[in-house]
Amino acid sequence: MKKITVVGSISMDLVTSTKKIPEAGETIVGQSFSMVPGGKGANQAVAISRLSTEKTSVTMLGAVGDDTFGKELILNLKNNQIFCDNVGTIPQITGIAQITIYDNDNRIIIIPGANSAITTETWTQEWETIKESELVVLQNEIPHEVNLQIAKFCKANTIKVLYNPAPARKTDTEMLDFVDYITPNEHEYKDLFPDLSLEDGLKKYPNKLIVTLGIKGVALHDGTQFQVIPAIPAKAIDTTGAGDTFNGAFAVAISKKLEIKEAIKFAVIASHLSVQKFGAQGGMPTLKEIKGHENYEKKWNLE
Ligand SMILES: Nc1ncnc2c1ncn2[C@@H]1O[C@H](COP(=O)(O)OP(=O)(O)OP(=O)(O)O)[C@@H](O)[C@H]1O
Ligand SMILES: [K+]
Repeated sequence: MKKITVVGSISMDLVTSTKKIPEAGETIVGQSFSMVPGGKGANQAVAISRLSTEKTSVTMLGAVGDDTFGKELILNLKNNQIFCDNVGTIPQITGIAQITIYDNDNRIIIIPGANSAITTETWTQEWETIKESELVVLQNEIPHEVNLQIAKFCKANTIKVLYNPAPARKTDTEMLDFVDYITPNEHEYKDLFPDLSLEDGLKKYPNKLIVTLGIKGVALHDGTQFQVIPAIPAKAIDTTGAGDTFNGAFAVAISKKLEIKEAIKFAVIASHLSVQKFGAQGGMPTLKEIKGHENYEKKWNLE
């Protein structure tokens, strides 16, 4: 069976909320603390799995550290029906994101740990997995060299690549020739193409560059014209994971052979549903939930 493979980060989000930010040398008592599985790679794999009809049709490649977070995160992937036998455990710490919620805003410190130690040097089965994939999904929380190698391999083997250049890196443009879809948000777009207006950049990469604009929707050039596919307004509770949900849903729709604009519309419904629930993975909808939405189109036939 053809599958989607996600190669990317697997991290634990350590979320603290506080009414005060301590000064240097000060200790304060905060409001609450929780640990939630995260990492853009793992998040997108979960988004894909929730929308898949077959079990373990998504494979995760990446690495965790030899610690308790690593074990928990692998368990979380398995609980989400993600095939993760080839996720490596390496003598490192597992990646973490320390998130402080203060005054309705996030302050985030990321320690990439094992995510930044991923190397393809030891890969054998991993290349086979990629070779058997229909679509490979990449983000920017693992080393650029790894992404580039994978993208080149996929190009040589005519495997489609969806590349979500988040967070932005200076080297991102090196990926452009080797990927089929690239999905920056507005800010990442500006980092990618500082000298090009949105319309000009999209025109240069028709049906390939897809820019998510938050509540304003999603922009692309379809070869004929510039278009914005509107977002669906929602009573947003927590927009964390909107982008990951968008990418995961888009990947599923593309792998089911939906035309690009239809795939975007499907992903817009998914991300609209995701912002109405807490957490990145916590808010990711199932296929059933999307099918229950009034904007779902029967012709999509995503079974
Ligand atoms: N408040 C919202 N209401 C409805 N839909 C939203 C909202 N925010 C985001 N979306 C949907 O999610 C898509 C992706 O959002 P956005 O462009 O903010 O990505 P992002 O910056 O990668 O997200 P994040 O980093 O928060 O996960 C948007 O194109 C839109 O369709
Ligand atoms: K959410």
